[in-house]
Amino acid sequence: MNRARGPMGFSGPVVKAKDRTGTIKRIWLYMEKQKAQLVASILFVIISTLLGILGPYLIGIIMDEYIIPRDIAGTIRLLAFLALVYIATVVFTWLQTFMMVRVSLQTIRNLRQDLFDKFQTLSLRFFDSRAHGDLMSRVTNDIDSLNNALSQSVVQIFSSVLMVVGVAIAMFSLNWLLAIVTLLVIPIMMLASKKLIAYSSKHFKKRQKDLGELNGFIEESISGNEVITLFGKEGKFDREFSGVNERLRHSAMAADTVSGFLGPVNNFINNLGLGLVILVGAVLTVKGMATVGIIAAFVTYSRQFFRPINQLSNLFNMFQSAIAGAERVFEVMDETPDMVDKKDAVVVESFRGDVEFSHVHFGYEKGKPILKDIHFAVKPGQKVALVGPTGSGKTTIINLLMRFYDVTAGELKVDGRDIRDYQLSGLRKKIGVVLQDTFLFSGTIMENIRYGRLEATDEEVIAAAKMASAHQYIKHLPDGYQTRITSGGANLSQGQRQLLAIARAILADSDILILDEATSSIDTSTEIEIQKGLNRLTEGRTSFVIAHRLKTIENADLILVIHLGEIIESGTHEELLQKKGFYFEMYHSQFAHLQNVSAQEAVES
Ligand SMILES: Nc1ncnc2c1ncn2[C@@H]1O[C@H](COP(=O)(O)OP(=O)(O)OP(=O)(O)O)[C@@H](O)[C@H]1O
Repeated sequence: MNRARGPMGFSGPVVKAKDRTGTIKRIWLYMEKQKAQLVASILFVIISTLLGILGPYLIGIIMDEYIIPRDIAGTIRLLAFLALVYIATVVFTWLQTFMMVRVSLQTIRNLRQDLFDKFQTLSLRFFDSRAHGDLMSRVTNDIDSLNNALSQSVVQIFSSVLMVVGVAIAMFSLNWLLAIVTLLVIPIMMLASKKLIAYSSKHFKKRQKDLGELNGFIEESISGNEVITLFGKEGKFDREFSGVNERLRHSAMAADTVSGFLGPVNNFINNLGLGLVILVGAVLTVKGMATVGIIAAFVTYSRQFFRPINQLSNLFNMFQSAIAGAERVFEVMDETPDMVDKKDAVVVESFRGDVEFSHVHFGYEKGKPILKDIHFAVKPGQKVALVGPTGSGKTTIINLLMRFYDVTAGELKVDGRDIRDYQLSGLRKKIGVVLQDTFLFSGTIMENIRYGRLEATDEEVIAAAKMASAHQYIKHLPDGYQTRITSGGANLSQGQRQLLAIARAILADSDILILDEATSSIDTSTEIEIQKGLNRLTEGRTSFVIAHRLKTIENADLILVIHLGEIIESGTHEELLQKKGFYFEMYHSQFAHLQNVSAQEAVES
């Protein structure tokens, strides 16, 4: 049993590795779908192999029966026929390759699609525990190496076996003694290959693993580029990268050195075999037990015989690395999504907007509770504000409501039902989110707003932008709604991005809304616009606001003060001020800060 390691030593769930046969069987399940093309390809392989065997046979006949008796016309006739045979071999070999590349590319397309679909079903918990570059490497490198193996190896392995059997039959029918001499070399060759393959396999695994790590590192340093530059950590990153890079060089070198050794060793044995055949052939001819034609045929046959055997070991080598890759792909495919719809999951039409957290406990990791006994209820249309120091658990509460994670204990109900009873996709569709740093996809502004509801018309998109107060600035962009967004929205300001997110949410027309208020300072006029947009958006809908500036939530129906994962105070703004507790302190410290800022501004002006 060939047990694969956990992915790069990351602390994800340890997945049982597939054994080699199991992995091959699963690849076969994918290839099976292209049965007709596979059969055609096999047919072409058989034809081209048979033609390949016929060639040397003809050479022997031409020698013994036409060249030696000096039958020139007959020689020319047969040589022309031989040429035809070789041309046909080329055509059928090409056909077989063409067919197999088609089968392979289709197989790989399906596999890649399944893997990507799988990614969509996996929860944030899964992605939390894996380096993204490692996952990307599974969709790209691992699948690529499988593609190489399938498009080349499968047919070649088949044709090699066929060639070996066919040539053996031809050799025995020509001269059994010479055939036995030729075959004697095989065991030595097999043994050498087997040893080298066993040795190379572990190097290939290591190379694949190091490549995944390198990708993970590159991914992280590109997405974290801003922070790296900001803290002047280029040098540190560079040093770490050169370590990872060097490890990959080392393991790739080891893998390639070992695999590069296979060819020359086999060639050497091959030539040794050839010399032996010629030597024995010459002795037999002198004794009248063979002919020159037979030796000529055998020289070609022995090459044709050894080449596939040589190839077989190389092909298996390639397979080693492909299977190691495929194993890593299937490993992801076998992840059981920890969030699956129940069999009788309730289809969500719309929500009234009743939300109830009933003694909810939650932790991202076992034994590390984050939320403790969260208990509150919200009526339809109410606005709830979550406030509290950083890291207190506000976002975590929202993550549970979006069902990115499931509660550890307690219950979370929407419209009186446990949210685990609803169809996940429907649930998320009916909950809209406006984050302070919205992810924008590459595409136009129009497309990005339409992401809220794909079937919306241009007019509806523009109407939503108007409601969100985004229309004003979009209108003034050089290409208006057709302005392209570059790298996640870098060409827009944070305020502009948030206005787009509001427009998107208006278009989505969700029943429950989650708003993550911007922390960074946005100019006053944009902020007023955002506030206007948000007010229109939240009208009549249950909404949750993660608030950083308490000024903006004075009108909330319920304010929850979260501290260290617990609700320590709750009520309206007035009620909480009267309590003179945590909220009161927070409010006054922010208020004092604001007064200081405005006093300073007054002095400066
Ligand atoms: N994916 C995660 N895996 C493990 N721990 C996490 C994860 N996300 C958050 N935490 C931890 O959970 C705790 C609460 O985090 P949370 O993001 O809910 O805080 P928050 O109140 O929203 O903070 P902020 O105001 O800074 O956004 C923190 O201690 C944080 O370290």
